[in-house]
Amino acid sequence: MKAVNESIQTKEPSAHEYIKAVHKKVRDRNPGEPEFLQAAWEVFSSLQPVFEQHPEYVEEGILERISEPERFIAFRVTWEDDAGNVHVNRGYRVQFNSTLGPFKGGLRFHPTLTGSVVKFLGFEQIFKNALTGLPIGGGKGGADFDPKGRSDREIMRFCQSFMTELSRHIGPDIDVPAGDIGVGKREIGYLFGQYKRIRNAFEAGVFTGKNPDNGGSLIRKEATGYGTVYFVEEMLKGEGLSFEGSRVIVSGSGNVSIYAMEKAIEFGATVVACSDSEGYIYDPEGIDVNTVKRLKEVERKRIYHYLEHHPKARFGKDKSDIWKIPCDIALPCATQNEIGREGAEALVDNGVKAIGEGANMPCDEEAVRILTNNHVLFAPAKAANAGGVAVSAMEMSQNSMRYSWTSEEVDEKLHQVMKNIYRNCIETAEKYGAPGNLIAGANIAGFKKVADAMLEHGLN
Ligand SMILES: NC(=O)C1=CN([C@@H]2O[C@H](COP(=O)(O)OP(=O)(O)OC[C@H]3O[C@@H](n4cnc5c(N)ncnc54)[C@H](O)[C@@H]3O)[C@@H](O)[C@H]2O)C=CC1
Ligand SMILES: O=C(O)CCC(=O)C(=O)O
Repeated sequence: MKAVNESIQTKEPSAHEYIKAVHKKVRDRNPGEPEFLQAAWEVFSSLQPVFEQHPEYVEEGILERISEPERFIAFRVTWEDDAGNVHVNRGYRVQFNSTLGPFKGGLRFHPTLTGSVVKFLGFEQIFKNALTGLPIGGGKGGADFDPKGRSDREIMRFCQSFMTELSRHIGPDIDVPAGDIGVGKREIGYLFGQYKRIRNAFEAGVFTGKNPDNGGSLIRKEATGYGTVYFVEEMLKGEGLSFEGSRVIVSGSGNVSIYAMEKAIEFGATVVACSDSEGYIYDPEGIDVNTVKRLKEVERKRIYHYLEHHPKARFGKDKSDIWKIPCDIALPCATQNEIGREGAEALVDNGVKAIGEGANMPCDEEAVRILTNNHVLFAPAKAANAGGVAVSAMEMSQNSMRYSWTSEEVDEKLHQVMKNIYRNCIETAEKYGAPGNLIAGANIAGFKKVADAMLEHGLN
């Protein structure tokens, strides 16, 4: 096995040594980026059997190339609030890998967004998008803008300023953004409107997650949450279990959480708790998802207002205490690293049987170790939450055809994609010596699909 890069060209490094050497280079090149390094190691640590069987990946420097973005854009976003004050935020777009298709991935508006977070999300997106089997590369972006408490006009002005720069870098065959935390159909409408104005062209395919009345796909809003439940249902079936009759906890109460709750309830589960960034609610009779939908999607209120409609429910201020509530299935659907050691131990002590990651990287490294060492079934994010981007790719197809599929058609395709991803992960894990390990299966299957296409494209 011969590594191309001089700095790691030892005599004949083992696959393990090779991976460690590349990871060291990635660490040295990206100091102060803990989230990106965490996501990179999570993938790298699954790949030893792949490099043992495919020395050509080493020779062609695939691992080094895949962990360096093709392009990383950071830019100033200046905007004015309703009182006439000037604000400056930082916008980002990481165009990580376009081997399989145009860069594709959401935009996040959140005050904690950094270059490291954007890169971790963009890196994950490469492999997730590959797992969908659809022709999309990996990207991600956003801004450290806090939309909380801002008026519609302020949101509009921010989106217009953000898009004035971003529009130079995107296009239906170049890079196709969508939503993520803090970016829903309102923001996408403003962003798309500004893009159309700047380009003087109605390029519907430049964005996904649009309002269905305005070129969006039916079921895109529901797709990530529904898809997570479809994937977890497959995983449970493999062990003779199901959602039917189970107690479920879903963190968050945004786009992914709401539709994960809705589908879990439809599959016969009782969802007993959900949360937002200010606390969690526990309703032993089962969360009424329609109340959550109204509070969050229409009234834009905090989750504790749920108690005004359901007085038997309880509110807890510490959102991480949600993991201390006994449940059979936990679906972390809020944000990265929301389950650490304490949360994982509480879940295990209370007999949790399965975890489905609806959010990106919601379990930190220690939590994953604790859960998997205790034989908890584990559906990793890049497989379990791929339904959203899969329906985004279907939105791109519908926009190209200037046609719309019905909700039933899209939902059926989504369900099939999630079943295919599960089967691919299980078969790949088996083939590479890690039977039943969906983390290894997802990492290897996603990586191999991109690596094989990179070999065909030559060095670039
Ligand atoms: N929207 C999509 O299609 C996809 C989203 N994701 C991931 O899913 C996660 C959630 O995204 P969305 O639902 O789109 O965002 P959203 O903005 O609609 O909702 C996020 C929710 O999480 C809550 N939250 C934030 N931090 C929290 C914390 N520490 N504890 C509890 N709640 C917290 C917020 O209050 C909000 O209710 C993110 O990790 C995102 O990257 C993954 C795949 C696709
Ligand atoms: O639909 C998309 O393009 C992006 C979805 C996304 O951001 C994600 O999968 O994390």
